[in-house]
Amino acid sequence: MRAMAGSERTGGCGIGQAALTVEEARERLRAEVGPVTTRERLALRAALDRVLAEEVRSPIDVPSHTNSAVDGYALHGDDLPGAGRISLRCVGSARAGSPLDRPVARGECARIMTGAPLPPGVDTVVMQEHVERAGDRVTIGDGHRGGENVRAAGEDLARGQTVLEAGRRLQPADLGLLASIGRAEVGVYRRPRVAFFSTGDELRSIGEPLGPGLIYDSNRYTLHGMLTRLGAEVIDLGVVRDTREAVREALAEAAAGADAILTSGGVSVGEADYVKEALDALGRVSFWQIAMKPGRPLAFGRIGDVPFFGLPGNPVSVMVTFYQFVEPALRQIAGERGIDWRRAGFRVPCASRLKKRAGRTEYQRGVLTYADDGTLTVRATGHQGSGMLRSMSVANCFIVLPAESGDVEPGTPVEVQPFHGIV
Ligand SMILES: Nc1nc2c(c(=O)[nH]1)N[C@H]1C(S)=C(S)[C@@H](COP(=O)(O)OP(=O)(O)OC[C@H]3O[C@@H](n4cnc5c(N)ncnc54)[C@H](O)[C@@H]3O)O[C@H]1N2
Ligand code: MOO
Repeated sequence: MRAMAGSERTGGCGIGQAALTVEEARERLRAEVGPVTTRERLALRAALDRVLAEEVRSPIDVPSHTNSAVDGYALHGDDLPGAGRISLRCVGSARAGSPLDRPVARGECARIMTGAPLPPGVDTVVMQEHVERAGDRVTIGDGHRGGENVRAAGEDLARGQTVLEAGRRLQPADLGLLASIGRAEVGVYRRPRVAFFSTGDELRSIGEPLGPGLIYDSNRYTLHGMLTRLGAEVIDLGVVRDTREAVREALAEAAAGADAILTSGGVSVGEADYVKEALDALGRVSFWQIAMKPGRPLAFGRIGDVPFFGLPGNPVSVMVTFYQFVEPALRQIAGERGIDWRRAGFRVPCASRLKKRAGRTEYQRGVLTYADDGTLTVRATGHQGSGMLRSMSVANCFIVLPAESGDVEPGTPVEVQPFHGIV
């Protein structure tokens, strides 16, 4: 089940028409794709990387009790000496899981361990490294502050507070957060099913002999990797021969069982292009030119209500168009909200001289490293041809050069989008 956002505005520029800017293409996609609506309930561990389909509120305070942040002595803040020292009588001990069941009066203190509930009356904990103990007497000097080293009940999550919003892709910390409120299961959206195939008579699958002019279908594996990382259920339709029947059959099969369809190749102006013909027959599809490099041609539309993305065949173009457009769109289809369509990056000085013609956004492949002086810099991976898949393998970031930019001189700050985050 899928809800379609926006109207049937798949219109755009065909080949020969003005190119869309990256921002325009992004906006169109954002308006066009809607989320899957089918939900399922999963045990917490199984929900990692899945998209939450419900708002989760906390039924309890976390922590459930005011407790100590350190091992030390719990006391009244008013007993702390402004100057000099004070001696308090230690009247008992509180551990995490076994609270002290008697109040602590002025002039008294209690031994307390990290995580133990604060005994009634006291409001301050002094670290044990800062006291002297002799028998039941504890001596404390000055320099302490009333209320120090105390964690308030509910300071992480208050009862009734929203813990996680619907549309959140669950990260390890989120699983822990849900566990901290005692949630065993959560409602998530079904994983989106994404069908894809490669087109091109020059393509051979691994294991087949390579005749003259033939190449192995590498996009199939790159796409498999990118889709799997994204948590999609991958429907791999392999290499589809460039015949009218084969392409129609593959598209119809894909549309019947998928939430999105991806193809690679056959979106430029070449011959033997049955993809376009089949798409026209089965659905509504626009061929876009985007003012970007690599990845200028991109087809987008729908077959029935299933969004279709026709990626250019060049292996680097597949990856760039996937990460800049398809991945955020698939996140939206998966039910995620608050998607970083723009892919926030940061600016660092570029160590290489970059060739760039003004007029389109370029996504060059870069390597972010620390220079000898400890500053972060980026250099280009070298030859930037869109058939050079190795450039993606060697790189750890995109260098994003805006449409208006010309050549980049060494030392100039450029925007980078790192390939990997920490969490
Ligand atoms: N006259 C023009 N020619 C081209 C233009 C143009 O605007 N005018 N654009 C160029 C750009 S940019 C790109 S990108 C490609 C896109 O063309 P297609 O999407 O039609 O892709 P193909 O021609 O089928 O293939 C391009 C290239 O990639 C190789 N390829 C294709 N599929 C795979 C695969 N699954 N695994 C590995 N390699 C693959 C294919 O052999 C070609 O070398 O068009 C330019 N031309
Ligand atoms: O746009 Mo093509 O994708 O540059 O290689």
